[in-house]
Amino acid sequence: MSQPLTLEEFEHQGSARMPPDVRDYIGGGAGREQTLAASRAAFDRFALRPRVLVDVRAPDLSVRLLGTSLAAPIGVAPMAFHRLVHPDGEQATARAAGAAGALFVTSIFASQSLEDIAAAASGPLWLQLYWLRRREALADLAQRAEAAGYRALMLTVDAARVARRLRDVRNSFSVPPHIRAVNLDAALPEIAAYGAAGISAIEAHSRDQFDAAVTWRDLEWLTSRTRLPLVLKGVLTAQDALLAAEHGAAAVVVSNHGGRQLDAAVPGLIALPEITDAVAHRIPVLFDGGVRCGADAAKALALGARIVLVGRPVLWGLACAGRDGAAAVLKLLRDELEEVMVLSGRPKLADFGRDAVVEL
Ligand SMILES: Cc1cc2nc3c(=O)[nH]c(=O)nc-3n(C[C@H](O)[C@H](O)[C@H](O)COP(=O)(O)O)c2cc1C
Ligand SMILES: CC(C)CC(=O)C(=O)O
Repeated sequence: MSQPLTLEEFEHQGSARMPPDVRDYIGGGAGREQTLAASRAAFDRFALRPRVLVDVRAPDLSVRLLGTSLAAPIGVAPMAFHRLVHPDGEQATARAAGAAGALFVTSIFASQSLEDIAAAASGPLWLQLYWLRRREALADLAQRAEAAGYRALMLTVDAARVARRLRDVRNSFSVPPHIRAVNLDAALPEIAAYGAAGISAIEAHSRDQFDAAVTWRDLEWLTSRTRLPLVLKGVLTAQDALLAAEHGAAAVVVSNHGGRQLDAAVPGLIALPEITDAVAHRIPVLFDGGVRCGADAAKALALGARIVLVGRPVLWGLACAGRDGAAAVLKLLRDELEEVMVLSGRPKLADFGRDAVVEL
């Protein structure tokens, strides 16, 4: 098979290696998948505005975020169970992120221990959490993360429970018993224990285990139990971004969870300007959802994102060739962004302001 030249080619090759139900779980979205499609389409609503006769010999992709230096404004979004697509799992992905100078965000549903992931990683790590009804487990995880060298916690706030994802319902999708959320072992029943015909075990598990009563007032409970900065993922309105800043969030991630939670929710790229207008002068704004090439990343940066996170493409690369495949995906995205910077006469990330894009 030829070396993929685009992230879409990685999708083609990586997805072909997955069992059909895993391919559906990873590729799919919530409900009628309107948000999944609209979030990709939103990138076509913007075009880049190139400047000319600029010295672009030394494009600089480096960025600082919450005290951490990254070689590129790219991170791996938190995703559950990397061992679904490759036995080397999160350790391989974390190594790939380090090689690319990208941030790696470990999911609370990682299939390897956060300590083992940290031991393998060569770059900065954050830990993502869902608010579990057994909230003491969150304080334990926060302490373990701190001890293992993680630099921030990312609380996902768009999932009072996991959405009804029709592909997973049709497949009666469950996580195979040999792949487990090892970091939660002692705290929660396995997702596999919820497996039954005609339902998604992940959805059923979340209805039982996620805390649907959590509000802004509860955030202090978590922040008082850790020294790590708290980042809120899944913000889609200026109002909530302001509330996040007021409640001490260190950053927000503009995200609709890759179209996997509220279907018909606004595409992240459309929500991004109102959010950066509201809070980017106070806290960094991150972005994820549908980034598939360097130009997509550049558009999100122009609309105010400090860095972009990528989800599914990293799993396509991991499925293709483990660490090397995930690293190739991140390098391709980084190299494409560098080319955009050179050819659009914007050699610094600071050159990507609103004037770098035009709405069509
Ligand atoms: C297979 C899969 C698992 C995911 N697991 C999590 C998770 O455990 N926690 C979380 O906050 N987001 C999770 N997400 C959402 C991603 O963090 C991210 O928001 C989304 O995938 C970004 O969109 P993209 O895949 O189009 O790049 C998951 C996404 C996928 C595809
Ligand atoms: C285990 C799930 C809750 C992970 C997730 O967030 C997702 O599949 O989108």
